[in-house]
Amino acid sequence: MAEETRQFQAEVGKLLDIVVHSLYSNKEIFLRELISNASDSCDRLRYAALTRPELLGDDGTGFRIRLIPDTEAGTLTIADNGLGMDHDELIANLGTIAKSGTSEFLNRLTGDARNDVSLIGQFGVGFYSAFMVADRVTVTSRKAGDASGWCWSSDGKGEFTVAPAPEAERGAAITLHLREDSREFLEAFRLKAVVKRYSDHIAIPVLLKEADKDEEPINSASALWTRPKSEITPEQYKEFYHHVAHAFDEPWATLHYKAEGAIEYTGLLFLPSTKPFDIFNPERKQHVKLYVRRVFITDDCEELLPPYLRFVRGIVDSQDLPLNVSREMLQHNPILAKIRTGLVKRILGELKRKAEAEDGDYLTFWDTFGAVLKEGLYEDFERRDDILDLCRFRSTASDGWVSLADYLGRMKEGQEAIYTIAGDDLAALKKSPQLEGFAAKGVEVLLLTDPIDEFWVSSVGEYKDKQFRSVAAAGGDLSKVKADENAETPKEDEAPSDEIATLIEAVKLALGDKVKDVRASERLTESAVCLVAAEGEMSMHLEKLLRAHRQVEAERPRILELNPRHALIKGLAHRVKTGGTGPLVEDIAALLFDQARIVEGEPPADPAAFARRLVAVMEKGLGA
Ligand SMILES: Nc1ncnc2c1ncn2[C@@H]1O[C@H](COP(=O)(O)OP(=O)(O)OP(=O)(O)O)[C@@H](O)[C@H]1O
Repeated sequence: MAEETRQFQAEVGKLLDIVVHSLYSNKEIFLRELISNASDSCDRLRYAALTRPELLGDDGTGFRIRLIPDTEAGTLTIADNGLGMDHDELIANLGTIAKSGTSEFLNRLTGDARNDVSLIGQFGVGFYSAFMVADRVTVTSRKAGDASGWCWSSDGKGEFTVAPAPEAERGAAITLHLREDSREFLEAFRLKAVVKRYSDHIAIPVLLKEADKDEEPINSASALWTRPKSEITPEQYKEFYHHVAHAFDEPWATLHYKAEGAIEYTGLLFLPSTKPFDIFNPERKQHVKLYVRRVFITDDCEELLPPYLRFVRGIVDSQDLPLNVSREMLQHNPILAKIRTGLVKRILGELKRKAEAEDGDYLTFWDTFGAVLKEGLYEDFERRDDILDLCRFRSTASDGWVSLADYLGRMKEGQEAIYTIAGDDLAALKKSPQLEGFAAKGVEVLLLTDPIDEFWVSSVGEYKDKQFRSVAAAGGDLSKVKADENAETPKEDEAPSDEIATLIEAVKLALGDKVKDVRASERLTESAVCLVAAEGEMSMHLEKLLRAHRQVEAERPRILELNPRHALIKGLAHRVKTGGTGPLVEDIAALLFDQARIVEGEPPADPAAFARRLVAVMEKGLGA
């Protein structure tokens, strides 16, 4: 096959542009990225060869990564003898970005965000970072087990070529034609310093040949997690985290421990400090890599951690699993199940320790990953109480975060439940009419704004014998709560009950099957009306979420509550009682209903009719 020319996928073009123009201040990281890829590739071959030793061919298992500077040609080559790539893999891996969510992520990277290394770091520029220092990159690769190889080449400007390379050695050799201003990466001392800083922990030797000397390793070449904790610096942990997680940020927490006893394994786990851009991807894959006695097995082992801990990065190295463990063997494996239990316990234990420190540090974690951890509330029944203890909420009692223990400590006399309200937006929730009666009695309400909240609240049911109850379905509870002495009590001057009863009938008639019922409200103090769910029915917010995902079709009619203490309702009730109904009363009833919908974040049922009625009522008000 002759040389073929191909176009980069549009996303790659965008990424290359960002890499070259924005990450320039930190260009030495290209070496970390390429060594990291080379090491991953050796790991993968080592594992594949456990069951298919013929893949190793004559090259054997002496895995190594060579750095070959060529001062005359102005090139630096990073050559590994790992798994390599065949023709199609070169095209797919170095010409496209397969990660879902890439497009949206890159589109967000405009303006100032382009210079935000940590933001780009969430994404991981990987191989493409080579173009920070090179104006041409060639990759010569022979896949282990194949007879001959391929050469990929590009100047990073929209196109690349692929041509046969019959002489290629097993693995991949990445040759960087260094830009004039990046010639420093031909100097041995510079390469050594960068490798020491970023790649010392790589378990495979990184070799460099200096003039007149034999080729020598320039890294420690022992797996970091096997070294004693006391000998590992925070810097080294951080760099290892960058390598395993393909991240740029600081780890928020690092857990390094050896489990001994019935099951032996080492865990080196990191909790990131920034949210990965794809954390809410539907796949919900966990990201801890599995090793067996220092041999990499897989980075795709679902059984290792539950999805609600998918923000955790790092490695687990088992002593007990067999080296030739296959994907099938990993499913329902009792050893793995025990490791998983141990890991979950450790991670939640560390979070508990941090939460109890109450120094505010935990809240930064919660703000970043709380919404993910909460998925555990309905997925991990056994750990539910531990996770509830770790949860923090926005609440009507303060602007900060509160725990459920804080909440229980502030419950009012006669209050039987933990009250919640769910919606999309914190500011809008705080102003919800549903909260008025609770505020008047000084009852705290938790403000839930994560989409996940609606789901766990209904499945968890209670915390320390106190039920979670949505305020939208719990107006009646308020009568049991003793009001604070100084709390604002609802005004006593309600409309006479016979007038209210007549008004309710008139509104029911006017609205028909748009509402399930109309009744006088216990909860409203300021607003004239609100819409609520019937006891046991799904909240309006949940229904909206489900409708967005087409899980439910039609809207369900709700209960419209009228505030008998509100001047408008009183006036209207009096008018209906004395003068009967008519078009004006019908218009007002429809407007009140639409207004209640708007406050709930729903549009009026019929916007044109809403506008017409509003104009009619305003004209009346002006005496027009
Ligand atoms: N030296 C190599 N040997 C074999 N395959 C490689 C090598 N370098 C890169 N690849 C392949 O190319 C793919 C893309 O590499 P790239 O560095 O861009 O992304 P990544 O390593 O998957 O993730 P990240 O973008 O987070 O770094 C890799 O997943 C791997 O399959």
